[in-house]
Amino acid sequence: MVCINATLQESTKDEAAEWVEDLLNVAYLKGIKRNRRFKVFVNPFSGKGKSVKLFNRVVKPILDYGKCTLDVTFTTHRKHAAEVAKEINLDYDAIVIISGDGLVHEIFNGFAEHENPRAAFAIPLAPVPTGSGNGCCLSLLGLKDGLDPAMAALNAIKGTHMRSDLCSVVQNDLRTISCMSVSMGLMADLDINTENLRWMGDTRFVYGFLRGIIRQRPCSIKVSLKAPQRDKYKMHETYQSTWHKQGEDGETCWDDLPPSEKLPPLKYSETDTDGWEDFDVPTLYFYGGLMPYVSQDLLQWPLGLPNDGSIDIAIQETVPLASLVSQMSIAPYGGQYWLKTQHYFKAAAYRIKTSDTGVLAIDGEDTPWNDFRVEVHKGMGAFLSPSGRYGVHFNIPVPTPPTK
Ligand SMILES: Nc1ncnc2c1ncn2[C@@H]1O[C@H](COP(=O)(O)OP(=O)(O)OP(=O)(O)O)[C@@H](O)[C@H]1O
Repeated sequence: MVCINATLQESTKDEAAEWVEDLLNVAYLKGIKRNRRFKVFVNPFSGKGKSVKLFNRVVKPILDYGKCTLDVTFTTHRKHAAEVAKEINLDYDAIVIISGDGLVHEIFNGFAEHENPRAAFAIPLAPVPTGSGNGCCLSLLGLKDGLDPAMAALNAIKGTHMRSDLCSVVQNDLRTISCMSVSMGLMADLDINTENLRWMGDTRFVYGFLRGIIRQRPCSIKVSLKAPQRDKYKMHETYQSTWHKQGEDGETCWDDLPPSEKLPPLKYSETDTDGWEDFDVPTLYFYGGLMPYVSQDLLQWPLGLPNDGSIDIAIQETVPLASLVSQMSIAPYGGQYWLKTQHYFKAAAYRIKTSDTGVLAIDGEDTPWNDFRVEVHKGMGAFLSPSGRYGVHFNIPVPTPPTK
């Protein structure tokens, strides 16, 4: 940060004001509203418990320099942010979240119960990384800046409104909004069953992964996908040709929604068969997601785009231990995408039937191990992002396609 102090003479005041205005025009992208009005949530429990300190020392001073107005809530219990989001004043320019991904999930679910969900979901979220995984921040800001609270605060001040897909997860008639991921098997276990190791930060996930691959518990599920894309080469080609267009305001699920419908209606039932395909392999984990990153160690959905109207799904087959260990070095760059034993799909919806017992997490939140279905809602939510797109461009070289 650069701070310039100068003494002005009365005769040069207008010139100085013009200079400041020119400078601000360079600093802010065209059309960006300055001096934003923020609702701010700080979760003292997130990550290693340093969010209050980071808010006071790093984030607040930057937002104050940006002459923003803040209305701050320090969360005192689980679902506190959802309770506030349910009644949120629609005048805020954005919601700044000093926490991990859990509060982002809560706020979207609070919006779903708002009396005007369409307007609530149009308010963009600007997460600041003080959680454990911080997948949202990493996806928005990229690997270099994604864990830097100062860069996230700048994004709140100057970021661009970017529509983003959300999902409905339906389990026993309960509808939950998901903004990031649905995980089952190893990847859910390493998140949920390492809660007691919060002091380790995101290293707890590495520990959980190693523990999980040694145990190699199979994930007993049956997966059905709605009209899935599954050719990795074709999907990669489409990704490369559309990457630069991501985030552009296109159609959203709200566009044709009559006012009588508060939320986008669900298109698929439990019994639909038209265009549904079963996928059956011995599974170590199932991971459906909307954003590219889970944590700095895992770019799980490298082809993830903010509003392409599809869910990215990775299914890892059970494989020998050594092969899983070697995945760890390529996972931060999404290299596992090209592995034969990691199946990758893009689909508008999927259904899971469970058997035995296991661990299921929705956006990292522990959820009962039961059958459920998921469908995507194009552009339902919004985030702020520095360039109006995700901060990652997947660029692991394409291997030579197999000859037939
Ligand atoms: N004051 C509080 N005390 C206890 N739990 C809280 C409090 N405020 C919020 N929570 C809960 O804290 C949980 C964890 O928050 P969050 O997910 O943001 O952090 P994290 O798990 O460290 O990060 P990440 O999700 O990025 O891995 C959420 O489920 C949220 O409901």
